[in-house]
Amino acid sequence: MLSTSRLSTLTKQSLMRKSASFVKAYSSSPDLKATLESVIPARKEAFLKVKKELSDKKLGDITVGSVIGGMRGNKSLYWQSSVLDANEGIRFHNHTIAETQEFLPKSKHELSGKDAGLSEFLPESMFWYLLTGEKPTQEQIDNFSVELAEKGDLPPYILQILDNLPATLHPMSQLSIAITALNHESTFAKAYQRGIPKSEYWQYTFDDSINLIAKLPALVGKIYQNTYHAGKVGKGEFLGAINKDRDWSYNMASLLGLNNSADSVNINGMSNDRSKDFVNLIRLYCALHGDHEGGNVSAHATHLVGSALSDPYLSYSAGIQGLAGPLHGLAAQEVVRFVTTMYESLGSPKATEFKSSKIQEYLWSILNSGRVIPGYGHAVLRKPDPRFTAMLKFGLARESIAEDPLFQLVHKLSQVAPGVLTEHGKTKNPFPNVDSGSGVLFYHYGVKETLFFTVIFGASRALGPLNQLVWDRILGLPIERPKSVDLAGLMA
Ligand SMILES: CC(=O)SCCNC(=O)CCNC(=O)[C@H](O)C(C)(C)COP(=O)(O)OP(=O)(O)OC[C@H]1O[C@@H](n2cnc3c(N)ncnc32)[C@H](O)[C@@H]1OP(=O)(O)O
Ligand SMILES: O=C([O-])CC(=O)C(=O)O
Repeated sequence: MLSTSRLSTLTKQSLMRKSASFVKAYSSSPDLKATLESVIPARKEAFLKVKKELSDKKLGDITVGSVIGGMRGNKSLYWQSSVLDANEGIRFHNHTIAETQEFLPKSKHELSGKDAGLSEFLPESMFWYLLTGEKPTQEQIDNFSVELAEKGDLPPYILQILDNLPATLHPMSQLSIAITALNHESTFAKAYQRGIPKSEYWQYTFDDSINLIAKLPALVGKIYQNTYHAGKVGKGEFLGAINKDRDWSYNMASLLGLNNSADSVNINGMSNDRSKDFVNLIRLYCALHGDHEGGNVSAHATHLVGSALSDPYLSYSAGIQGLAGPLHGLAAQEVVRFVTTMYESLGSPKATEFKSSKIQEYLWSILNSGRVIPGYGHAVLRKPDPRFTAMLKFGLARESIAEDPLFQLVHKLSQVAPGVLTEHGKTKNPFPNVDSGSGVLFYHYGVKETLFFTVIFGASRALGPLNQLVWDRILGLPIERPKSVDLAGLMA
């Protein structure tokens, strides 16, 4: 049960934080915009050289098969921050997941002591790195986390819009509506109307992108509260407050009401250790899911809409709408529904009693009914997704998760399903993708509302597409307009 005194203390703290002027840890190290500015000349020069000298070179042939087959294999998009290798998985500026986990800054609150070992790298570190290609210092990230927290509050009209949506509206639709409406804040849209030179576009695109990323924890928290916990706190209120001395993921956990601290209602009564682990799950999940080169639906949609000079809010809300499809980000929700239903249908056994033959039988029943196995297959990858492996490792490193039967079923499934899918013979990649293991981890920490999982994916995915959108404007990339072909054209 929530104590009223806890709630009123939280509300007071929230108000206090809003009115107090937070003392920034000022430093001599350049901030993100200055760092970006310093790397622009060299990268722009290299880009212009490629444009001038290599524009006529061929990168491959476009086949009829790819025109009618989802453009598979066409190298036709420019994306700077990450490249996906079919066998190895994603690399961020040529570094693997494990490498970035190692060198990107973590929370300043968990650099030493017993929490240090399990502390994960921060999504804001990943964004800095994606955007600049430079490894930020701890001090730069500490300051950047403060900047995001300071810009994190939602304007009253967004609260009003969200409060007026039916709680039955899918959380992803709520997120895309809120992000679209935030375009009311767009400095880019206003500057464009005023009339600015093209060389200045990126500055406003950058400012809007930072502002949008900063507001995502509050959007995620507000949608969670309105949709599932409306009775817990009053209309217009939150399940937690933004703490300006804490990182983006910590604040997201607080605003979800899932943090054992004075900053949050702690709706599930999590212990201190469990709550710290949950914050680390958000950090890992969001840093890992941020960027997956340019061709995935959410990244490509953001890039496409942005190419018409739609502002970052409009562009990313298009990305969110693509992420909400079951073949893309919504698979995170579908996997949990799938795994929980399978678990029940197997008779809710203990993990030691899982029988491969029963799991195989279940998988065949899905395949034979013409459905896909969610969380398996990929348009580019041909090996198990290293992001899935990293999430699995997170779970296996924590006793309470490692012993959770649903988590164990996900683990077991990753060993059994590839054989079944191979025998089925359709999918080009029978291995688990990123969505295979993430939802069940959130489920473990008490986020059991399956329709909600992709909203957290939506907060994370902002990092890659928005970083590229800033570069699209720096480099002056044109409106995207491929040529389409009709059947007669294909036959000819
Ligand atoms: C964050 C992400 O977006 S990760 C992906 C999340 N999506 C999922 O997990 C949903 C399940 N997976 C899929 O539907 C697919 O594997 C996709 C959408 C990810 C990739 O699609 P494609 O590139 O078209 O895959 P592929 O070329 O292997 O498809 C060939 C056939 O195998 C089928 N297939 C692919 N994956 C699966 C699967 N998991 N279960 C059953 N059948 C599958 C396809 O539906 C297709 O059938 P069809 O010929 O009857 O149309
Ligand atoms: O790359 C893709 O097409 C899908 C994917 O895994 C992602 O967007 O994270």
